[in-house]
Amino acid sequence: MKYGIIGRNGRMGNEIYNLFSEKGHELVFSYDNTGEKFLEKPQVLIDFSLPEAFEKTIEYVDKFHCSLIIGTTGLSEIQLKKLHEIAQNVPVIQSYNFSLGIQVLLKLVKVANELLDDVDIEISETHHRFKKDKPSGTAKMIKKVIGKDVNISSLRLGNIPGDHTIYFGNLGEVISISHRALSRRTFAEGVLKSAEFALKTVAGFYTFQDVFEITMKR
Ligand SMILES: NC(=O)C1=CN([C@@H]2O[C@H](COP(=O)(O)OP(=O)(O)OC[C@H]3O[C@@H](n4cnc5c(N)ncnc54)[C@H](OP(=O)(O)O)[C@@H]3O)[C@@H](O)[C@H]2O)C=CC1
Ligand SMILES: O=C(O)C1=N[C@H](C(=O)O)C[C@H](O)C1
Repeated sequence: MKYGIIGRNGRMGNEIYNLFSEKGHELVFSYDNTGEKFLEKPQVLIDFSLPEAFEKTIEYVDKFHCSLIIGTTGLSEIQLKKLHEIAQNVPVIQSYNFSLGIQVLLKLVKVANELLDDVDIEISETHHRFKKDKPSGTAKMIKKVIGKDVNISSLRLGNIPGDHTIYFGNLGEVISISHRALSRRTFAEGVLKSAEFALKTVAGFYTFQDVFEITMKR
């Protein structure tokens, strides 16, 4: 496929570029703080940058009339609403976590939350020192699944790609459900699955959960 990246030189931009190159896909467009590099119109645009770049991303999706895969965290309600608007014209796949394991974790959390009464629930997330937003988008996603006003603790340590743990504790026992990304490649693999999905689907708003349910689950 011919694809573009917003945030090409970032940690995720690099990881995505490396994986997509290995699979024979062609980077034809990029945009970051150094400006734009245009070779050809992309079929899919991938945004892993910061919310500050969002307006440009929307402009490019309009201009190229291409699919959008967006993993940037910390988006505002207005920005999320805008994604639903453009999804009327093109496929948009948005998620705060593109790893397969987090999809499984969300299901486990839902079960624990439904089965356990009278428990204290805490979410903990740990990320590398360079991460700009706090709490992580994934922690917010987990909180939404729990549907209660749960506390989130955030640690910023060294070079950790992304750890999330949810604790369910009562007076007799504690259950903890954890996910650890061992490298950013796991996110890039989810992005590739999403880009392949985007090429085959119709306009609409999708999450990585939709991609997981439709294409990956046995
Ligand atoms: N959904 C998921 O699965 C995951 C999401 N993320 C999210 O992805 C995003 C990027 O993470 P990461 O790669 O670690 O971050 P980096 O800081 O390494 O990279 C950010 C990239 O965005 C570019 N950028 C920043 N601001 C602007 C702007 N105003 N206009 C244009 N380009 C801009 C930077 O350009 P330049 O290099 O020129 O400064 C850089 O290329 C974050 O929001 C993070 O939370 C991360 C991992 C997984
Ligand atoms: O910034 C990161 O690195 C990550 N961000 C995402 C988030 O905020 O949840 C996903 C992942 O944990 C890595």
